[in-house]
Amino acid sequence: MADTANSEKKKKVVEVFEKDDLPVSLAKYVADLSNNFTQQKGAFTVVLSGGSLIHDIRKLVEPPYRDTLEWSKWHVFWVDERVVPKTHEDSNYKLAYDGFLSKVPIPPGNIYAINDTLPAEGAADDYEACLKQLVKSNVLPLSSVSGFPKFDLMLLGMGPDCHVASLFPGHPLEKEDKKWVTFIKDSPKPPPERITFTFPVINSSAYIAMVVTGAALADAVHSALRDTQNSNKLPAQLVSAEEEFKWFIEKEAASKL
Ligand SMILES: O=C1O[C@H](COP(=O)(O)O)[C@@H](O)[C@H](O)[C@H]1O
Repeated sequence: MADTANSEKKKKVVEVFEKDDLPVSLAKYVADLSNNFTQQKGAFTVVLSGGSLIHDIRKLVEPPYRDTLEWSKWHVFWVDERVVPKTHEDSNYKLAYDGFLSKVPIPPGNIYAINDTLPAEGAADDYEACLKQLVKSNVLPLSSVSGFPKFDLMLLGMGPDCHVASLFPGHPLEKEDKKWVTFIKDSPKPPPERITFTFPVINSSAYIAMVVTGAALADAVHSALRDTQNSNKLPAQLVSAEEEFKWFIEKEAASKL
């Protein structure tokens, strides 16, 4: 079921998939963008989330994509990270490395993990400085619309409270509009200390895939997509993209739409 949203929000697409079809379609979506961007500009900047997302992109490490994508042109970032060592079970880097990055030939120098020797504030500043350096070296353009860095693709997940990245409902970080990367020390979901991209950076992406699986997220999907009149927007409702914002929703998670 594809529901290309109407005039005002042309760039938002909601699609519901059978359980086994979602990872197949998601891998094709990522692969097509990878091919387009690497042909156009010789690079593909991709931002990963933690959580269930890494399992959802599992088809990318299988044939045909494993052997055909231009992995050497990929540059990989994290939309958020927990302030723990990279070897820790809570690390989004570890999750991505074990399930994805260790299985495809992306040059290690193109994988931008957070500095796990720094406390939260320092790690956020350090990651922002890393992005600024990549802007200077022309790996990362700035959006002509917002002036914030413009990634080619962000792969996002959503929590049961509709949080995205480490931007939680009602938390003041939702309103951060100057920093590129910020930190939280009181995350309602453990672990409490994290760094996260801010909404202006997320919303400057060319493409965003929001991937939601599992019956446990049915209420959250309903809130994010149907409770739209409330003036206090939920984090997932604050997401937009410059080219296309596409929801990949598993049928079970879409049961209350
Ligand atoms: O804590 C986090 O949660 C969100 C959502 O995770 P999910 O398991 O419900 O998909 C995730 O996108 C984020 O990167 C992570 O740090």
